[in-house]
Formats: sequence, C-alpha cells, structure tokens
Amino acid sequence: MTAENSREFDVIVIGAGAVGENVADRVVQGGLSAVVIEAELVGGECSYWACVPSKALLRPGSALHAAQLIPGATEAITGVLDAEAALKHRDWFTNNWQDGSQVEWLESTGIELIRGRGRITGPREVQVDGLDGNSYALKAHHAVVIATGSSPTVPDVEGLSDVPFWTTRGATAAKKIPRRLAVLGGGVAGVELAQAFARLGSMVTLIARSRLLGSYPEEAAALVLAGLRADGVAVHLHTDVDKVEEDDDGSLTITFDGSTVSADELLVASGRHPALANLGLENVGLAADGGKLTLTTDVSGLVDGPASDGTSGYWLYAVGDAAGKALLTHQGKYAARATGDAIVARAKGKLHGTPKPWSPWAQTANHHAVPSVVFTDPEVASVGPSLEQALLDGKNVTGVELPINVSGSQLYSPDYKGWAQIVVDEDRRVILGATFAGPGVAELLHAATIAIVGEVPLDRLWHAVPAFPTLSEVWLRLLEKYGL
Ligand SMILES: Cc1cc2nc3c(=O)[nH]c(=O)nc-3n(C[C@H](O)[C@H](O)[C@H](O)COP(=O)(O)OP(=O)(O)OC[C@H]3O[C@@H](n4cnc5c(N)ncnc54)[C@H](O)[C@@H]3O)c2cc1C
Ligand SMILES: NC(=O)c1ccc[n+]([C@@H]2O[C@H](COP(=O)([O-])OP(=O)(O)OC[C@H]3O[C@@H](n4cnc5c(N)ncnc54)[C@H](O)[C@@H]3O)[C@@H](O)[C@H]2O)c1
Repeated sequence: MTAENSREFDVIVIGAGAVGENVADRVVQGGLSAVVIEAELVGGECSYWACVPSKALLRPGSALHAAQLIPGATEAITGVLDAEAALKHRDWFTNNWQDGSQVEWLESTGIELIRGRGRITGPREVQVDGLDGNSYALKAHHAVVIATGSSPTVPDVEGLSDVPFWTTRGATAAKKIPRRLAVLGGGVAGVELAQAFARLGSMVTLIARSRLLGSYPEEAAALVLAGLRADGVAVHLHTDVDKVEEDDDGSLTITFDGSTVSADELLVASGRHPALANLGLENVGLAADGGKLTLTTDVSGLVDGPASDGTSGYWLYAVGDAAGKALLTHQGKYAARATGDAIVARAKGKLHGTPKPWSPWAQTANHHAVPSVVFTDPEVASVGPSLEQALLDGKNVTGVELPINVSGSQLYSPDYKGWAQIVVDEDRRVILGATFAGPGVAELLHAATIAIVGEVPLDRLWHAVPAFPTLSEVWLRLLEKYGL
C-alpha cells in the first residue's frame, strides 16, 4: 500500500554522497530548507566503496614499506602484512557499511532525509519511490540539485557480460583476498587496487590498453610502474583484453595479446561516467545525445538547458561526479559549497546571472587547480596542467623537472626515488601546474595548490623557504633550476 506524500522544500538534493550532503549543508546554513534523497547509503560512494576503503586497504602496505626502506627499522620487520587485520581495519573505517553516524549529522544540521530513488518529473518537481513503500511528490521553491555521482563504465569485451566480475565496489568491499586477481584498466583505481591486493597477498596481473595513469606525466607513471612491478604485479601495457571466460571450477581465463591468465577475481576499473540514467531528465527537455547523457553546467553548477533559458528561472544544478568535471571527492565538495551558496544568493536576490570568477559562487578552481593524489607507493600528487597538457593548450610555458634528491628525501630513505615537475607561465611568471612522484609526496601538494590559486609571482615564491630537512626542499631546487 503506498501513500502519496506531497511536500515542499526550498531545495531538493538528489543523492546524499559527500557532494549532496555539502550542498544541503550550505543551503541550510544560508537559511533555506533542504531535503536530500538517497537510494543507498548516506555518505555515498567515497565513504563505503571508493576513497575510504581503498585507502584503508593501501595504508598498511605503505606503512610497512616505508619502514622497510630505512635502516634500523628494516631489521625490526620480521613478518608480512596481516590481511585479515587489514580487512578488519577497512570494515571499521567504512563503519561496516552502516550510515547511522552520517544520518545523525544530517539530522543535527536540520536537513531532511528521504530514503528512496528520486526522479525529476517536471520543472522543480521530483518524485521519490521511497524505500518505506511510500511515494513522495516533492516541489522545490528554489532549486533541484543532481548529486547522483557516477557509475562504472564497463568495456565491450567478449564474454565479460557472461561472467561474474568486480567493479571497484567488489574490490573495496572484498571479504577475502583472492589468490589470483586480474585488473583491467591502468587508471587511478586500477593501479591503487592492484597494489593494495598485491601487498595483501594476491598474485596480481594488470592489463591496460595504454600506459599507466594516462593523464599524469610519463616520468611519474614510470615510478608507479616500477613500484607495482617491485610488488610482483605482472603489468601488461598497450594491451587489449580479447576475451573473458569462466572455467568449470569458477575461475576466469582472460585472453589478451595471444596469451592467457587465470584469475579467481577480475576487477574491471575502466573509468566512470555520470549517473544520470532513469533520472527523468527527458521530462525537462534534457535528452541523451548519442547514447550517453552528459550535462553542461556553468561555473555555479547551473545546468545549461531549460533551467537556465529564462522560462522557469534558475532551478536545476548538477555537482560532483554527476556533473562529470573532476571525479574527486574534494573537488566535488568544493563545487557543492559554491553551488549551495549560489542557490542561497539567487534566492535572496544577491546573485543575478553568471557569477564572477573566484567569487564564492564560482567553481573557478575547477578550471585552474584541481589537486589529485594517486595513493600508490610511490605516490603521485598533481595539480594544474602537466607540461604536456599546458603545451597542448597553447600556453607559453617552461617545464622544470628533476629527480627528488634533497636532505628530506635522503632522511626518508637512502633509496628514495622521486620526480618533480613545475610548469611556469612565462607571460605572468607564475606556476600553472605541479606534479610530484615519490613516497610521501601527497603532503607536498597543497603548497603547489596555494601557489597556483594565489598566483604567487615566482620572485615572491623564492622567499618561501622550505624547512630543513624536509621533502619540501624540492621546491627550492625547482626554483633554482628555473634560474632564480
Ligand atoms: C575506487 C575509488 C577510489 C576513489 N578514491 C578517491 C580518493 O582517494 N580521493 C578522491 O577525492 N576521490 C576518490 N574517488 C572518487 C570519489 O569517490 C568520487 O569523486 C565521489 O564519491 C563523488 O561524490 P558524489 O557525492 O558526487 O557521488 P557519490 O559519492 O557517488 O554519491 C551519489 C549518491 O547518490 C545516490 N543516488 C544516485 N542516484 C540516485 C537517485 N536517483 N535517487 C536517490 N539517490 C541517488 C547514490 O546512491 C549515492 O549515494 C574514488 C573513486 C573510486 C571508484
Ligand atoms: N586517488 C584518487 O583520487 C582516486 C582513486 C580512484 C579513482 N578515482 C577517480 O575515479 C575515477 C574513475 O577511476 P578509474 O581508474 O576507473 O578511471 P580512469 O579514467 O582513471 O582510468 C580508466 C582506465 O581504464 C582504461 N580503459 C578504458 N576503457 C577501456 C577498455 N575498453 N579496455 C581496456 N581499458 C580501458 C583507460 O585506458 C584507463 O587506463 C577517476 O576519474 C578518478 O578521478 C580517484
């Protein structure tokens, strides 16, 4: 028996991942009412099947390896990783896939939650098939926000649809470590999870149709490749998978390049696309273009289309993975803060039209400074364009590159291997991009992000003195090599 509940809110947010939660938080802080609709767990992919569990699975291996690299500590290491304890730690980190604490937080902020699947039925209107069996007809006074995240893109490989395989959900929520794991895809998810499982005891084969980490500089990817190989991962690059078959004993045979590999599990990590299917977008004139639906948004997250054509005012927004720009939690949350604040500002008549760059309502950094970290060992930390990308963009730039070899890296380990690159805009003499690869470099990244966002002139950056003996001394070496 279903009851129809008609409700009205200032803002309706579809999807209670990290991004949806943040939009709702900002609008409520701005004095508007908000409801979030969630079909699965409050907290979304990052908390339960992505960032958090994958990092929990990687951290024991990187902690052990860091100790193994330094004389004095190496001698103290007499055992191997305890996979069962690592899985238990991962379970703790994901709250055992229970979202009670996140629901408590929602309640404490005054955001209403409706559990169910949301679907847009018209301008400012959302229908929810509630998990409680009820149906909800919701109306938004100001805005509907699509924060539905992304779904794995599964490649068209012969036999794949007939066999059981893991997407990143299967891998991050694994209950045991498979003896043999095959990984299809050499992007961030593929390399991180290949290393995590190799260090936890799996024999891992990674097959990538191009090089590893295609959007990062080759020198950085080469260090990650060496790290994977040192952990015993068999890596096959520039290789297409031809066929996947299930054997009588339940194992899988993967055929590629005329050879085969057997595996107990296959992880398909070949990219993601915005989760926009069955969202009712056709009801507001947004149809799939050539099969896949993507949305175009302005700097405030406003969807380009019927919602911004002036007929029904500004009301439809997309943020986070659903907007398809930077599929990263921190960048999605940044976009969420800007979108939430833009909705409030428009509701209060403080914002008309498109917000100015770098105003609180504009996601300007999405176009200049998106930081990302590949949490392998060695790590890769990058922000802004690589030299290759900047040159493709037609910028007048100089690249400065060097191996990381400073007192801080020697202190880290006598065998430390790292690489760094900065990209200098010659017209403005500021840094446009930076990449660091090596153990422990993730914490170097925010300095680069600040230098880029703040457009700090190189001559002033020269006065930012790195402490001795830290990895940050690489900044000084880079500026010296540039010619300061
Ligand atoms: C293996 C892996 C590791 C990652 N590691 C990192 C990392 O270390 N750092 C990082 O920054 N990023 C990482 N990411 C990316 C990160 O997980 C995403 O960028 C982030 O989760 C996006 O947040 P979101 O809120 O946009 O979407 P999601 O977290 O996917 O949330 C969307 C929510 O919407 C709900 N939903 C969807 N459709 C509907 C509907 N119709 N009605 C109601 N609810 C709906 C879903 O159930 C979901 O809860 C990783 C991704 C993967 C796959
Ligand atoms: N540390 C992090 O921040 C982190 C970790 C994991 C994932 N993520 C995010 O999640 C997103 C998805 O990660 P991902 O690794 O799945 O995507 P990705 O886009 O980084 O990599 C996809 C890989 O799959 C390969 N591929 C695509 N189609 C293929 C095909 N038909 N056959 C064989 N290989 C194919 C690509 O060449 C590429 O190597 C990323 O965009 C990233 O932003 C972030």
